[in-house]
Amino acid sequence: MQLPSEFVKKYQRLLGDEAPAFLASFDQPSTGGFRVNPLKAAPKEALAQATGKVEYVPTGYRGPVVGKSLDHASGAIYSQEPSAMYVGEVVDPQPGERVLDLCAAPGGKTTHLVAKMGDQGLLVANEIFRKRALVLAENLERWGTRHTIVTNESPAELEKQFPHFFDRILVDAPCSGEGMFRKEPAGIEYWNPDYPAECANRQQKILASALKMLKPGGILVYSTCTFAPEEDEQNAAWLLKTYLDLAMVNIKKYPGMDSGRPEWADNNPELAKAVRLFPHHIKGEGHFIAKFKKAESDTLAVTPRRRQHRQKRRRQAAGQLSKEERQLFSEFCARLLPDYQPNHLLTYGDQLYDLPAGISSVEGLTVLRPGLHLGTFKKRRFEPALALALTMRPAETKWAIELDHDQWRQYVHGDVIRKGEKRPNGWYLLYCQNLPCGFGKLVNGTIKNFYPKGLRF
Ligand SMILES: C[S@@+](CC[C@H](N)C(=O)[O-])C[C@H]1O[C@@H](n2cnc3c(N)ncnc32)[C@H](O)[C@@H]1O
Repeated sequence: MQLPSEFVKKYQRLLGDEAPAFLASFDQPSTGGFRVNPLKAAPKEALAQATGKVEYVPTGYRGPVVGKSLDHASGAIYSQEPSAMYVGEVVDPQPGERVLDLCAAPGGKTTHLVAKMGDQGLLVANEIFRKRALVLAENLERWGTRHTIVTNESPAELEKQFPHFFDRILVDAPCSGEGMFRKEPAGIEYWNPDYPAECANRQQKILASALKMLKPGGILVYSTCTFAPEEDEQNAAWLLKTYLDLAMVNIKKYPGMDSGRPEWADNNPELAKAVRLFPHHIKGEGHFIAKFKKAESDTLAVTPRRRQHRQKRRRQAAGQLSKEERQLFSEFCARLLPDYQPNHLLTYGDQLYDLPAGISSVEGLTVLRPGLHLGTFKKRRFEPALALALTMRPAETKWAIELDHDQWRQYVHGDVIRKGEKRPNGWYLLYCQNLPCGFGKLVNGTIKNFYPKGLRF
């Protein structure tokens, strides 16, 4: 791989004897992998093709991912390279906590956090760029989560809404991406000797916003996919110097993982508590992770603040359900989901959502997914959403129909399925190999297809 000569010189200077092995690693193939979704049935096909386990991630495997497969389309796996998987393990969110993933798209780390939280508590997944936020929302829908909201805000806007609110915050920062050069060589074109310092500056602004949203006693994890000390150790050192209520938390180093390098910043020995993943030491791409704890204090408010002023951008207001809508949704639940306990039902136009517990309103935020999308109200009927189906377990409802693999292919292709089912007409959860696939409407033995047109393949 052709690396910029300034880049080569910089790492020869920083790494000394290790530099040849480091530089040679750029000519090795990148490492693929996937995480298994513990909230769903086991992905048989993906596991059959796995080439090994990722030693430091209980749900992590090495091996290929087929995009248009049942396992991928039903959210039973998420494609992620092994080093990136360690970030979610270090964040270690607990069920019931309030967690923010501030730079979340496309959602690799967010799906990991959902899984570790057992989809309990509140997870806010934010992405500043709308197009990327849409991809994030789609990936989360496939993963199947009831307790996540997706926002499309800048960190500076978000901080106004959530002062001292979150138990844990992940800042998986936009960075110079040096650790991804061999996976995405196009990234090399952006690199110049000043680029890491520019990124570091932007990261400081994001981190400053994150800290305003972190509760006393809360955990901040800062991660990058670059080797650049300006962004990695030097920003960790900047955090320690600027925020005296922050302390570094030691991150466990598995074989092949390196400690942070104090000598690449201000020689503060605490920086060794961070972890570096170098591709010449570990089977994965380049990553840096640092973990901080904010000092305890009981003087700060921990409820989200409502906006005082009108928003400049137009945002659709959430509404309450009409009597008829409430009735339609109750009828749907009574049949298909008798145990479903909605937390806070909201409508956006004709769309119905369930806002997770832990947040009373999303007023004032640009929200792409205000919780679980339950469905759409049409003329005197309720049409359930794919997102709801993808959170369900087939055993959760007696109104479920099993598809074989060929029928699943017909379903994701958008075809009607003629199964000759003798059961009563109405909505059914469709599943294949115990994985939820979507909803279908049985009409006289034929299953009408409601798989969204934009997702068919
Ligand atoms: C490293 S990527 C996040 C990857 C993601 N966490 C995952 O695991 O899939 C960094 C993200 O930060 C976003 N970003 C870029 N500039 C930003 C800014 N000024 N503030 C916040 N986020 C920003 C990018 O759009 C990008 O999605």
